[in-house]
Amino acid sequence: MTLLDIRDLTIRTADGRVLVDRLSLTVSPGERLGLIGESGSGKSLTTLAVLGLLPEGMTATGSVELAGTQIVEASEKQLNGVRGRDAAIVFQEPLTALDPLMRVGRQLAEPLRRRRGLRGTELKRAVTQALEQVRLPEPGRIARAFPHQISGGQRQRAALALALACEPKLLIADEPTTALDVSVQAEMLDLVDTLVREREMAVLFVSHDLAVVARITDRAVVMKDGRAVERGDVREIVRHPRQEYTKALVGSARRLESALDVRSAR
Ligand SMILES: Nc1ncnc2c1ncn2[C@@H]1O[C@H](COP(=O)(O)OP(=O)(O)OP(=O)(O)O)[C@@H](O)[C@H]1O
Repeated sequence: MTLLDIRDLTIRTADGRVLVDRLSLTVSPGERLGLIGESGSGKSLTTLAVLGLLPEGMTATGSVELAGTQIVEASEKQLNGVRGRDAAIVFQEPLTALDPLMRVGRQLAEPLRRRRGLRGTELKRAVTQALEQVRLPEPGRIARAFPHQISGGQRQRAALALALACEPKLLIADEPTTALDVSVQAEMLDLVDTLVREREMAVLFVSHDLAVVARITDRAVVMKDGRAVERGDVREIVRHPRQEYTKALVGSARRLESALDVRSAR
């Protein structure tokens, strides 16, 4: 069974410009797929289309089937049922998902209450656990804090906790480490890796950085100008890139060797 089945997805602006061009890809339950490409290649729009979150005025055609629901042309009601439960997204900038005016604990409580029906002390305990599972120290303090009162790395962990709160079948991570300091990036990647492994969750991991994708995923699709130009086993792509474009991505990949070392040591 396929969890995410994208077929011939085309995304256009209101004036008809094609930004994603007949893209097809699949993700099976528990599988990890990387989406690689330089800035502007259409990666983010593809992930937004999976949750029916395309910017106003843009249209998607083709088919995006997520856990049996057709997302293209789905109603807001259908989309609300899917978001969080079938797939959840972590963005590059955690404040895209976190409300800056609401305490972190309250934000986490909302999906736990709505989806898991938790109340009172049970709900409080679940919020603490959600913060602990993303290895946040002092979960009590973080729960009471507003997003601006914690560090960038802690905010991204809180956003990850929020995405995981409803135990989605698919975690979409769109450059989740790009905005973080290099030292914090590695910790964040390890955390995503561990958490999705423990939960046997599928991952669609988006990055312009092949080294990062190689560390997290098994298979990858390379995007250029809205199209898939290469795909396959991520290590094979790294070792034997076929297209000039992919060769350039491999050439610019940071920490490539160490990323592969980490994988082969597993
Ligand atoms: N709201 C929008 N209106 C018009 N064009 C847009 C909009 N959002 C994105 N685009 C254009 O769509 C194309 C694909 O953008 P997208 O954000 O998907 O790329 P990306 O590969 O994720 O790059 P990045 O890593 O920089 O986000 C780009 O040419 C971008 O300029």
